[in-house]
Amino acid sequence: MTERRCGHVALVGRPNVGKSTLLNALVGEHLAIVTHKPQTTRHRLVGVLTEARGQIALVDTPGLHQRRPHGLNRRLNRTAVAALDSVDVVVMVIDAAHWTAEDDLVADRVARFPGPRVLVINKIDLLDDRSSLLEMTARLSSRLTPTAVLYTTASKGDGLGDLVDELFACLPPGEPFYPADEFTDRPARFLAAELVREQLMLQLHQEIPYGLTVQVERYEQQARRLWISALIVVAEDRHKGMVIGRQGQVLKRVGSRARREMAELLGQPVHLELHVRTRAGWVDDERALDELGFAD
Ligand SMILES: Nc1nc2c(ncn2[C@@H]2O[C@H](COP(=O)(O)OP(=O)(O)OP(=O)(O)O)[C@@H](O)[C@H]2O)c(=O)[nH]1
Repeated sequence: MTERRCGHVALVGRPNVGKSTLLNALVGEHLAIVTHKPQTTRHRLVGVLTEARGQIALVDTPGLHQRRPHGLNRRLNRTAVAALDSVDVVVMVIDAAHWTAEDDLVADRVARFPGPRVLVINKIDLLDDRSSLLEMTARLSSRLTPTAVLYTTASKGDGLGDLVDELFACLPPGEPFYPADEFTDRPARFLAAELVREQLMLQLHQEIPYGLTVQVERYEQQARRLWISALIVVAEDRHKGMVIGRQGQVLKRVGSRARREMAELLGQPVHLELHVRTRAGWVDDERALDELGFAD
């Protein structure tokens, strides 16, 4: 039998390039939450892909960004950079249609990574004219010296087979880190909280989603269903009403959609209760950040 290849692969990139979409498509599960809003991902999350030829542990990271340096944003950047210390391979993901100063920031970090570097040019479907890809590929190849450049449309699953082949080729021989039937390192209650946050981000506008976090307070396996109670924490009192909505409409919609997603992911019926509480200024309060699970 040929030797198995196993290891960790970090997906890095500025916010909104499609890292979480890529991770979900590769693993085949809705693990990482995806919205059209930048800075959706806040936590390091591992998605596991196991095949006969080995195991790829994909590490999704918050997008590296240059936004206002409050406590939460500083921690998001630190989490993204720290992920590079403990992986075998780095994949830099970019958006084929938009290059920004934040991509430069990421490229500088990736160029310093000592192991194999892979470049993924995502959102190929957004390009009318693909001739720009040649110039982009040449420029980034000399800057990052990647082992390969792959072109993907993660939202449609295009180009992923070649990416998986390349990742296996880059990984060292070894034994799997995770059991074959495990697809993430995160507990189900973390995934449940994230699914509530995903719906809140999709339903709410402007700045409110960035001041929100969700904690699961009760997670109980009952005979025929899971009983989950989650707390939505807002940073300002005036946001509470917006989260709840007129006659509770927003919260009801968030709850029923999140509940459906949870039932699908966790493979059983779910009873979901949601509560909203204000914790003023938590995004810039180091103690609150610790308590709310934003460890460095
Ligand atoms: N057109 C198109 N849209 C995509 C593609 N991949 C991802 N998207 C969309 O891009 C948006 C951002 O995707 P995410 O996967 O959340 O991006 P991310 O890089 O994880 O973002 P952060 O969490 O902000 O770091 C979502 O609306 C996705 O549906 C793609 O290949 N083509």
